[in-house]
Amino acid sequence: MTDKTATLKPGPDQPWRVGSRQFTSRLLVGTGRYKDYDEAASAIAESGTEIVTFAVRRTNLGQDPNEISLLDVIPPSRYTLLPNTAGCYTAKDAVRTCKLARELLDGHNLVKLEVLAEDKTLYPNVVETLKSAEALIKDGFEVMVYTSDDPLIAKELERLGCSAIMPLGSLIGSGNGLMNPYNLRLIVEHAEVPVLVDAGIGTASDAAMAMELGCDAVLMNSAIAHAQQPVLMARAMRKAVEAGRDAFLAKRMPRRSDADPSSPFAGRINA
Ligand SMILES: CC(=O)[C@@H](O)[C@H](O)COP(=O)(O)O
Repeated sequence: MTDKTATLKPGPDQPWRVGSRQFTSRLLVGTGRYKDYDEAASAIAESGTEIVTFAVRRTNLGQDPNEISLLDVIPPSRYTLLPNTAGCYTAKDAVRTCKLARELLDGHNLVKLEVLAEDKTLYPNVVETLKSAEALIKDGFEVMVYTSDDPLIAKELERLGCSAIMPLGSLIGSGNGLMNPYNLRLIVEHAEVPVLVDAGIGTASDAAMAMELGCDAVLMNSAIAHAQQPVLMARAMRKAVEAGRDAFLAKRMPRRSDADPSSPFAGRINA
């Protein structure tokens, strides 16, 4: 006898792609702000991530033999490294930083471009971001780009050839969640490359909401590193991203303004 319920069981989610690479986990994490490298390594492992980002300018990749190298903590054999340009305020600096990463990592060409406007908000400088994205793509980089939640800028970055668009949920390190879900949805609806919420995630429900909006993945650092129990929060984030993705694929019920009894009345026995 065939198991008829088998066809009703949800299959595994499809892998998603960034440029030439393919991934299963839809959670990307950073390495900053942890108590120490041990805590970072445990949280990162618990998150189930496949992609780990780090600030090239603040990380030892083996240049200083007296310090621990990130590569010993986050081995490239296990994780896809995503060098980022945190701390860069001009296109020139960002391009130079990506080239340095490529040199230190034996030709690795996947980068997270982040060109900031000023210190108080760490808001992206979109003019310098557009300029550096164009230069990096011409030079053979696959660029995942941190940007504002402006749908037109997102489309322009895609037109330039960025491999993934990463609008902010809210300010970096703020933990304020998704400040403009309507814009995020517009960006997702019009994009033909992956869209990831990057920055501002505060807790698991923020990550789930980003996935329910249809984002392909979420990138976060502070929400895990600044939690009282980072390893436990990393696990919560893994589950939230998976739950949000499943809910997006399952397609939520329509909202109604009136009530609708959840148990049908048909066949009710009147007393
Ligand atoms: C690690 C990294 O790339 C950050 O610049 C990123 O934007 C994450 O922001 P949160 O720390 O707010 O998650």
